[in-house]
Amino acid sequence: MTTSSVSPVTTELAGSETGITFIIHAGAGSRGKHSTPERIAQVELDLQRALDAGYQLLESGAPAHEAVVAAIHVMEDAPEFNAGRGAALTSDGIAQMDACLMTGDGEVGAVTGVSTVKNPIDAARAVKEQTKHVLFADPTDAEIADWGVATESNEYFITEQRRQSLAEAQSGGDEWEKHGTIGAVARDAEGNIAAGTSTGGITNQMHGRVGDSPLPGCGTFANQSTVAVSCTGIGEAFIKVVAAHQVSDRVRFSGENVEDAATATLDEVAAHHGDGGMIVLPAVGRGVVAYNSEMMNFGYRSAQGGKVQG
Ligand SMILES: NC(=O)C[C@H](N)C(=O)O
Repeated sequence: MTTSSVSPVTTELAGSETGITFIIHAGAGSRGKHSTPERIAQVELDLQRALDAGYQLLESGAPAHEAVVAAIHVMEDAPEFNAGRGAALTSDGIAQMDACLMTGDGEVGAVTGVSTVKNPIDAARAVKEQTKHVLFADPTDAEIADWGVATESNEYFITEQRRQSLAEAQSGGDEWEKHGTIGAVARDAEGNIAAGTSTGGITNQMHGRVGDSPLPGCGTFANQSTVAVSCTGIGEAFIKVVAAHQVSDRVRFSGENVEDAATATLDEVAAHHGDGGMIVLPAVGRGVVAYNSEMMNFGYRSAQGGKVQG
């Protein structure tokens, strides 16, 4: 697996330390030969739609996790991103998707290896809210029906672009779309925080491989006394350093500010040959976007304004 990790770029986002704040990402990686101005413009449009969907909910007083779910929905439905429709394909050519939703009170739900749930974040939410469990691997049709989430055939998720990406990866080319995972972190009017992540994993991953995204503490984490985090990148490295939880622990026990905590954690990810990025939002304080890859797709908004970057 090739990586192009560079020194982390860590940016504290404009905004105030309290009040509603919303940050989303749609993956980090390298632009690669398939990146065109049209595709970048489409990514920015989709990011803006997702940002608006979540932020409007926060403005109307909705809890943080609802904004997270709403934005992830928009991005799962957008074929440009590696989640829901447009998910990266496994080595046997199917979409096997993961998602996780966690609130600052420690409640969390996740799914891995789902292949028919239209919006995997809905299944993660159902696990969190409707079961006494945390993580389901490849849930049965009956379980999915019970959760009341919409389904599609696996064909629905597979786009021509991802087929081409898989073919290129299998013929020894660069795994050019290994990234593109999506996620969101939110702080609502009550000051509660939440995080969510959804992904198709990595192009050409082995059947059954699980990345960091659905694992609480690895790709997704929220703790009301510290931060909400959603990661993207080479999942194996993020799992090895328990990346999202590590950011939380650094803030909590090492007294590091959020920027330093994110940077130091990405340095550890790089030491395990991983690249990628993360969005981090503290319960009190400004949000941060950090990545050690060439670029990262993200957007943020607070009462002070915001922006998207594709
Ligand atoms: N695209 C990604 O960010 C991949 C995800 N982190 C995984 O390893 O499954």
